[in-house]
Amino acid sequence: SKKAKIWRNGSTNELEECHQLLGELETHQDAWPFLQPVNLKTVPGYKKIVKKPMDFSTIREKIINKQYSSGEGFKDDVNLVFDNCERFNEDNSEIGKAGHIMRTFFDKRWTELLKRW
Ligand SMILES: CO[C@H](O)CCc1ccc(O)cc1
Repeated sequence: SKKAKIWRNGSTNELEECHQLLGELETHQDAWPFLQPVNLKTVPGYKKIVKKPMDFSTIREKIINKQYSSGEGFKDDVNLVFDNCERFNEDNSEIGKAGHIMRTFFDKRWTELLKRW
């Protein structure tokens, strides 16, 4: 995988490391509910219930289009994916369980990154 760039002042390139972490989220076996936007035309109630839809492909576009000024904005969108999931799905449903597993995975990796910045 791509090594994070280390800038002259020793700091890592936060957004480069977010891009790497996004790759880990996308390839996780339980990522399948979160890879693409929820279809607002075919999932009853979703458009009304979930005010700010978010998914991993949209986060990838935002990184590529430089719409995050720091890791904070990236972290907030990843958490939005999991918060939306909890709002719409029962905890013990297949998708609800996937959301909890993915959030635990992300929280651990995010904590590890924060220790290095
Ligand atoms: C991240 O997935 C969304 O929470 C939608 C979940 C969902 C979609 C279709 C269904 O029939 C039920 C749940």
